[in-house]
Amino acid sequence: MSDSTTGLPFLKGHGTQNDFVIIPDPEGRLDLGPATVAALCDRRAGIGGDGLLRVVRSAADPAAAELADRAEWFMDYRNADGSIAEMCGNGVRVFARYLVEAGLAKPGPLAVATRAGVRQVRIAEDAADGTPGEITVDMGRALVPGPEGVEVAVGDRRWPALNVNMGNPHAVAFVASLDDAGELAEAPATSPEGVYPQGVNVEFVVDRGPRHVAMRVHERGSGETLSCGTGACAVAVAAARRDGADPTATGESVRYTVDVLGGRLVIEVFPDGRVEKTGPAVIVASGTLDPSWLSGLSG
Ligand SMILES: N[C@@H](CCC[C@H](N)C(=O)O)C(=O)O
Repeated sequence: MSDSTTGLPFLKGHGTQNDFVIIPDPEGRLDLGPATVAALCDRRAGIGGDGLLRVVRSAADPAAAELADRAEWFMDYRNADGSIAEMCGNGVRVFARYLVEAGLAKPGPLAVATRAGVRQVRIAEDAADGTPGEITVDMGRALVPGPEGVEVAVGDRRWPALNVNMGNPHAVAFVASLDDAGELAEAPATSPEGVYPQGVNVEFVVDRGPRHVAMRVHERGSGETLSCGTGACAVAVAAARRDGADPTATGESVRYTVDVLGGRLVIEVFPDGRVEKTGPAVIVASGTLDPSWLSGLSG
């Protein structure tokens, strides 16, 4: 990476305990390769995180330059293994929280560029007691591209699943118990072969009550995490279809509470297929990376 002789500032944040290393790079001077990202996200030898958010002006990054007239800031998201993903629903709230705390944005509406396009974010004011306001994100339109007959499997157990795309790919399976998926030490298998050529995030879902579900997730590139924002949206879309409440068919929007292992998200699905997600985002620490450690990293 380019900045190996001076300490590099970083922050740590989470959204429903989906946690991220945040690297401010407003002018786009850093070249974070996969090995460097993986080292930063390593929970023992690095800072630790499910992923990394590089905060860069859209105009300063070729991946987002064409969005610069619609969104000043680009969320350059990477998974813990260093791979690139199109979108991170919890990450975009944490990204917005960072911008506000750094004085780079104000509470209220904010447009954020991502690899899945521009996402409109609303940051609520903090409460009088200082509790940070929740953050709502327009996650764009959910796609349910098929095919029929998708299945996910863990060991010798298999479940039918719905293929939902929230900018990134998901397979949503309803199960009898969240324990059914076992330890989720490895990525669940999916079929038919080739349905997810770029890999997939897999959600296991149980009912908690009317329009209320709970989920576990195995994330592509990060393993099991305590929350996945795009995953919670995919789950709400799948639950609405299963419940005969698909807003694209009924014309009525529907709201689901989705419990994740690290907290709670509220998801609203609209008749045009758009999905909004509301939840918390917290910055927990900031510091400087040791220059000698940084310069020892390759790639
Ligand atoms: N945790 C994220 C999703 C991050 C990307 C995912 N692992 C992928 O590879 O698609 C979220 O909150 O949405």
